[in-house]
Parts: sequence; structure tokens; C-alpha cells
Amino acid sequence: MGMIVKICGLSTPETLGAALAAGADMVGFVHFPKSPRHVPLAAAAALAGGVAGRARKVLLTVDAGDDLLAAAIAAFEPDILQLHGHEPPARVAALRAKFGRPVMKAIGLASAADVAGIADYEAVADLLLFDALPADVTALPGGNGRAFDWALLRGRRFAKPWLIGGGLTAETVGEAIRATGASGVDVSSGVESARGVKDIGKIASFIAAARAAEKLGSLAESG
Ligand SMILES: O=C(O)c1ccccc1NCC(=O)[C@H](O)[C@H](O)COP(=O)(O)O
Repeated sequence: MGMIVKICGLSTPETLGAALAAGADMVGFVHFPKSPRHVPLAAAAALAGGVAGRARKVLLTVDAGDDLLAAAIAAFEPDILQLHGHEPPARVAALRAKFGRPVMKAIGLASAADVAGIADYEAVADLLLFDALPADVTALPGGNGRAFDWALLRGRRFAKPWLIGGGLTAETVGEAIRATGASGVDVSSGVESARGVKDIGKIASFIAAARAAEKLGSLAESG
């Protein structure tokens, strides 16, 4: 499988189109009213109408209840549920079983203890997303443009596909891939011109930089 490139927090047809045209593998839609990237369900469904077959649609929620998730899945029909709150491993397993959709669990990393906790999620999630922890309790749980210490993942490999996110940009994504050996990358803030406002040029540059790093990695592996 090639490097997974995910663009998160899309909310307009133009920027979604730019992500698809540049070859994003996953496009993420945030359904969390506190977020500047929040998209109501009907709007998200209309926006993502042409995505099928071009990329995987990811629905991001934060500690959502079953009723909200059921409504969101019915309206939006995501390919993947991204759980970006404090959902414990048992909740991840239960939601996966109940809704029958692949689950990507976001895990904030700041210490070796956080890395040790990954194993519990590795057993129950389909994909893992490593992100920075928020700066304080008032911050959003993700989408803050904040990087974590990639050295925490040095030499680590996981049984499930794993993406890194948190503060990536076109300038840093190549080094992030090289330093961690991640199977994918995820970005939101780093492809914005202002908080919550996606930038078409930055989206294209980010995806091109990720693909260039992927190619370099393949060349290095082959000899
Ligand atoms: O984007 C948001 O507003 C958001 C709100 C609540 C939880 C997560 C959120 N975003 C997560 C992401 O966009 C990505 O999965 C990832 O964390 C990258 O974020 P960034 O550091 O902004 O590139």
C-alpha cells in the first residue's frame, strides 16, 4: 500500500476539489460544533456527494454519542469514522461493532507513556492517527497546528496502518515521513491561509511534497 495522504477539515467544494485533484487518499470532514471547520451533516453530505471512488470520506467526531453517530452515518455515509476525543479502547471496539465501519482512532502523544498506551488501541482500531496533545484544556482536541516530538515514534512499527498529524506543512511533511516511517500523513492547519480557511495552493503543495517524500523512500528501499 502507498503512503496515505489525508486532508482534514474540508468545508467548501473548491478546496475539496483541490484535494481530490491533487490525489488525496482521504478527505476529512469535521462534525464538532466547537471547531472552526465544523460542517453540519446535510452540508457535509452535499459537499462529499462526488467523493466516492476518488478518495475515502472520513467523518471526524469528538466523544460523540451513539445517536449522533447513527444520524451522521445515515446522512453522510462515511468510509471511515475518525474518533478524535477521549474514546477509550472499549468504546472504539463497541462503535466499530455497532456501526460496521472502519475506525481511525486519534491518539495524542507527548510522552513515552502515551506511546505505551497505543497497544490497547492497536488491538481494536482499523487505523491509528498520532497527533499532538492540545496545549491546554480550552484548546480543541486536534486541528491546532501543533507538532509532537516525532522521536517518540522512532523505530516503532504497528500492526495497523498509522498516520501522523499535528502541525505538518509542505515544508515539514517529508522530514516527518523520513523520521517516523509512518504509513500516512494528515494535515489541516498547515494547508490553511487563516484558521479554518483552506488554501488551494497549500493543499496541492502539501500533497506534492508528501508524494515526493514517498518516492524518495521507495527509491532508497529499492537500492
Ligand atoms: O480540525 C479541527 O477543528 C478538529 C477539531 C476537533 C478535533 C480534531 C480536529 N482536527 C484534527 C485534524 O484536522 C487532523 O486529524 C490532525 O489532527 C491535524 O491537525 P493540524 O495540526 O491542524 O494539521
